[in-house]
Amino acid sequence: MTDTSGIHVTETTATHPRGPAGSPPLLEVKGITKSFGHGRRRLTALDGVDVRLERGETLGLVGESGCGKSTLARVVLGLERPDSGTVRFNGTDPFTLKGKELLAWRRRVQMVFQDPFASLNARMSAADLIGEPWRTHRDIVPTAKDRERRVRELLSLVGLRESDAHRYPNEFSGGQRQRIGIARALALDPDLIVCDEPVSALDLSVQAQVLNVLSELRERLGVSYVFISHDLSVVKHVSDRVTVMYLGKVIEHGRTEDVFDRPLHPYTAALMSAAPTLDVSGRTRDEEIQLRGEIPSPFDIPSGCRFRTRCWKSEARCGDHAPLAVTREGAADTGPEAHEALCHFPLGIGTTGA
Ligand SMILES: Nc1ncnc2c1ncn2[C@@H]1O[C@H](COP(=O)(O)OP(=O)(O)OP(=O)(O)O)[C@@H](O)[C@H]1O
Repeated sequence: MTDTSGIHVTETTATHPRGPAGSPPLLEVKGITKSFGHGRRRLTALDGVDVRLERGETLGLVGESGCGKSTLARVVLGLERPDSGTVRFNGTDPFTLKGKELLAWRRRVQMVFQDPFASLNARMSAADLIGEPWRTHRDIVPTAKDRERRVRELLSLVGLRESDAHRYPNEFSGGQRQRIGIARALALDPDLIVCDEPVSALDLSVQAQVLNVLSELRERLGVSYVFISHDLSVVKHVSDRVTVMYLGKVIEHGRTEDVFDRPLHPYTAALMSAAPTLDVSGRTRDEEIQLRGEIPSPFDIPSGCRFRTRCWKSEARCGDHAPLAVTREGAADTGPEAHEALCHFPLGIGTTGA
């Protein structure tokens, strides 16, 4: 598939290995709130965030800088404890785990970082970098022979050669380094990989190769992704579902085609119209929606609908109270197929009457 950005991404046809009927989603985040102190002031980075990810699927997470994407990722990875709300991974709350159970859970969730240069130690060979997580999780590959074999397998999985095992990061291109980052994330055989801007530091053609590696791994291994990116064309290609965040809140979520083809929230429509390579709902670039003003300070979140200060549809009621969730007509309002937005005046449907 090639889109107007020139990114060519291989389409795969395999079905995603959902769990048995009735089994819990791989990841279910409910009502997560997280605030941080800044001197005497506090800001709410996440405000009642719900996210759900089925096994073998990719969830795209989008929103402008500071909306809380990385904080949410850190909560999902167990690196940041939420103030309230629940995280369930395979039905279990990881924040209740201790000792061996906690260690076993940590294996299941891994991370691919934005900048492969920054996250790889330049003095370690590719084999050492890929195998580093085994120092903590020794039982996975107990012998040196197992480790060598597994490194070879992982290099092959990400499209590198066996001989690359003994090379150092400065001997690889940016795309190859990101492949090493992915192999390292795979070393513990995770169920979920959180990818935070994994291709934004790479050239366009290399981006496509790395995205193809991620997509092939999903089909071959059944791994799921939370995929954070500012680049909506990339998110559109890789995601089954999209969650749009604004100032710490999820303001729209749904299946990728629903959110991209028929955005409900004016903010989503504006984000998409500003993406240089996307043609959203027949709009051309000349019709780009210009958002008013800057994102408000997270210390001073507008009353009512937090997007109202920048929204061209806003009316008095938007400041009076927070909008309720609205569902596009004909779309499910619960479960994995739901398409919902938080808006008093959603696009394409009547007002909420709220
Ligand atoms: N450890 C921290 N201490 C204090 N404030 C924090 C901390 N981590 C995040 N924040 C604040 O929380 C808000 C959300 O930040 P976060 O990094 O999650 O946003 P983001 O959407 O990932 O942004 P970006 O796209 O720039 O990475 C921001 O206002 C940020 O300054």
